[in-house]
Amino acid sequence: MSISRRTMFGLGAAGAAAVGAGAIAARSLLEEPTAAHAASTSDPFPFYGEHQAGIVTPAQDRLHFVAFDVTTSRRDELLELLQEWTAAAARLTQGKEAGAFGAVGGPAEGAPDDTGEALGLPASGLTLTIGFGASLFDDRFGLAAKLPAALAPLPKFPGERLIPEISGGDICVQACAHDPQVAVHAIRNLARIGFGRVSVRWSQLGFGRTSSTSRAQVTPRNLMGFKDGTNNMKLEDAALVREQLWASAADGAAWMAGGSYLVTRKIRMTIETWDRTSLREQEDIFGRDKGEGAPVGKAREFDPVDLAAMKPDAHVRLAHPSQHGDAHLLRRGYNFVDGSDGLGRLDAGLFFIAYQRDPRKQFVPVQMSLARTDPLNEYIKHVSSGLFACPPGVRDAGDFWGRELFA
Ligand SMILES: C=CC1=C(C)c2cc3[nH]c(cc4nc(cc5[nH]c(cc1n2)c(C)c5CCC(=O)O)C(CCC(=O)O)=C4C)c(C)c3C=C
Ligand SMILES: [Fe+2]
Repeated sequence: MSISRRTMFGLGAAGAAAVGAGAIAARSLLEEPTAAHAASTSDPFPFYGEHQAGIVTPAQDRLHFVAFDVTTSRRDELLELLQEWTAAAARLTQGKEAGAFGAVGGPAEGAPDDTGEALGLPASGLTLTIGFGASLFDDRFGLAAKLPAALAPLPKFPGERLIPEISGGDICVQACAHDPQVAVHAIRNLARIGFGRVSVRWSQLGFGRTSSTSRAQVTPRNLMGFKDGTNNMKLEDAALVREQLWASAADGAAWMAGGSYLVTRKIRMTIETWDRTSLREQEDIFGRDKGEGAPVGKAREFDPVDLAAMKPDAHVRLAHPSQHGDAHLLRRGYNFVDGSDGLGRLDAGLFFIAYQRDPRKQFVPVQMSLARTDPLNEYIKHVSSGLFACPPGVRDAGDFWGRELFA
């Protein structure tokens, strides 16, 4: 029997309690579907696997991203938290409640082990992806010797205006889902479980994926109105994914084999200025046309780019792998609108997310080139930055997030 939040709710509180925590806990979570593509936007993606879900997984439509500071300095408490989080994540991603009792199945005298706002909602393609920031490798937890060289601090890029309070963090969790309530519920419950051991440093909501990570997906549009993600690394690019996405033991940090490095950048857009810019200038800036998304001089979106045909400083030309020793990124960003700024402007932009094998060879050179010469800079400002080592996947119910790091 498979009990989702939906069917669990259907049983009612008494029925749920009757099924019992023990029975639910004993049931193997491996019974869940294992297809790489969920059949519908309600379905779950598998939690267990060689790599974490939420990286090559076809990008879902909604994001809740959170960065935590660890507030305990006890290694055993951190380890325990990672185990508790993994168990909750295995349940949540399969459309179950965070704990075995759930929002209404436990004793009335205690706080419920699920907050309840996702009762009745399906898994909605939820993925939860964890990453560890360089600050976790300081002297608190005895991890200094395990700091991967690829977690070296990003250089200062020209023009960036980073706000420390919404940058960095010891641990991040990326929640992606097709339903925002499901993504928010997952992060909220992880924060609840972490009480007394972690505190939320910053978080970001996103809507409208700005990349495709599978050829089966239609290319979405960013808030500047352009198709975004056309030339992204896609899960079908097996050789590229192997070479440029997943870290290997030979890279230096053995515990990261099968993992990937995550760069986040909150990029504010002055969209009111952009909206008064001519169509020709907008298209020149990106090097693609706005309607079809075709590269300059070509007719169709997926026609190969002709770099010589576009302006020397076109965004696509500056960022193209051929300009950076064939460096690719797996982009997975989201639009954001955080209300308005009190000056009559929307506080809007792109929450840029990119996974890669080594940011020093991939994100850094690309961003340095963009920061120096991209005319898009007139309309954007980087205000937050994060760099995290995302460990390999959780293999089975006996495994947990970060086991290799603490081994
Ligand atoms: C450092 C990496 C990048 C940042 C930061 C970045 C910001 C950014 N990009 C857009 C919109 C588009 N980007 C497009 C292509 C593209 N962008 C990057 C890298 C960064 N972009 C790469 C590697 C590429 C692919 C280049 C190629 O191989 O052709 C496009 C075109 C469509 C596409 O291929 O995705 C758009 C549009 C915005 C709005 C933005 C900051 C706000
Ligand atoms: Fe870009």
